[in-house]
Amino acid sequence: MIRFEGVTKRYGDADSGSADGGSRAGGGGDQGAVAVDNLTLEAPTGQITVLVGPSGCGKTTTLRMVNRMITPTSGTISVNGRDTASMDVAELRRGMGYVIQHAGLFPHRTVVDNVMTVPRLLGVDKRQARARAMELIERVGLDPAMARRYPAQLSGGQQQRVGVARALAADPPVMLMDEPFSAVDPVVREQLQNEFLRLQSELGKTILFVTHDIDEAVKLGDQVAVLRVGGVLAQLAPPATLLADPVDDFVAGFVGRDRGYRALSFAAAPELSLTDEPTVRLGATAEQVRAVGSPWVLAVGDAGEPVGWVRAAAVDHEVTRDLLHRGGTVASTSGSLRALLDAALSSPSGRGVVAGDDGRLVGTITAAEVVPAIEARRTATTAGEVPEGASTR
Ligand SMILES: Nc1ncnc2c1ncn2[C@@H]1O[C@H](COP(=O)(O)OP(=O)(O)OP(=O)(O)O)[C@@H](O)[C@H]1O
Repeated sequence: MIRFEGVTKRYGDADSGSADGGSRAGGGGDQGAVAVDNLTLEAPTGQITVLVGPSGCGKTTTLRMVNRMITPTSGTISVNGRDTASMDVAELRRGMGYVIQHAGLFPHRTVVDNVMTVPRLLGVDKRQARARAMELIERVGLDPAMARRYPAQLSGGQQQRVGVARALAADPPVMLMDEPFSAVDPVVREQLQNEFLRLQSELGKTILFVTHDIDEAVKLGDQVAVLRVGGVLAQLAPPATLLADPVDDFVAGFVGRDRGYRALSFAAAPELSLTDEPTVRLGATAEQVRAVGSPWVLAVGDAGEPVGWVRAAAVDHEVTRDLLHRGGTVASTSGSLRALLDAALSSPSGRGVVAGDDGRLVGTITAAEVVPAIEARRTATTAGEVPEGASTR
């Protein structure tokens, strides 16, 4: 567990101890400005704690005080009960992986050499360090063939994966991550986030994660700390609580307008009775499609997996992939209420497709059938019957 106890950072102090000196925007000019104000916070072991807030609210400063790149003006930060101020800095940092935006890779070292850096510094034998590095490269979802490339020969998303692999190489119990996925496009960012969650479910690190993106915070965090400018903690809560019950106007404004809808992500889909949906296989004839007797017909693949809706009137000969309607989402029986509603709303037939965990079609559901479940949940939540923060992640 990482614990901040009354931690304040005021830049411009004689002992500011900032590793990056005054190089940041406003550095040197902000004499005496409070960047973090009396912060008390616990980041539990094995969980992801996200620090989120507007630009300049002290997120990076908070993170860098943990590995002592920045020295707090007052207060204490402890890791598993040990005051970090009394620890040897090298020892402290050995236990902490650090990932930053743009990955911060060494440009003249290959990918595998980048990942091996810390274990080699720690004296791990070269062959062993290389084997471990290759394992991590695969684990973060990179093709092993990329190990011999240089960072400049990788995409931004691939570089970020290398950055994560490098931070994990010494198997540190703690990971400090400063906007690690911000520099890539939204599609790649989502892939990185999903891989990161998968990795964390295997590794169970204690993670402090900085982002300015509330959607990322809510998706990744077991708990989310919202900071306001001046480095004051506005609210610390699990994502579902943050969305359902922001403490004040600042947090409400920061988490955004569609929070009621987004909160449904954290509500597990209840067991609703689904409608049996008649289907056709890819390759079915126009007659078979019309025999279903519905303007929109659901097509399935060989394993019974839904592949898309087809407009019956558009099938002249047979159902081919290019006739399938794009854009409908598929909900999972073990997914969230939001996914169910979204499947219904995005379906051209108005019938949301629901598949089991094995990917096979289970049935369909309309938005009108999902809404009572949402209503029931709201009533139960108001009555205090649903545990807050129930997550379907
Ligand atoms: N070295 C420095 N010297 C003086 N002031 C600094 C220094 N570094 C940061 N600050 C100031 O401290 C405040 C908090 O900065 P910090 O970088 O921690 O915020 P942040 O929330 O990470 O911002 P962003 O999201 O824009 O990266 C800001 O007002 C910033 O200008």
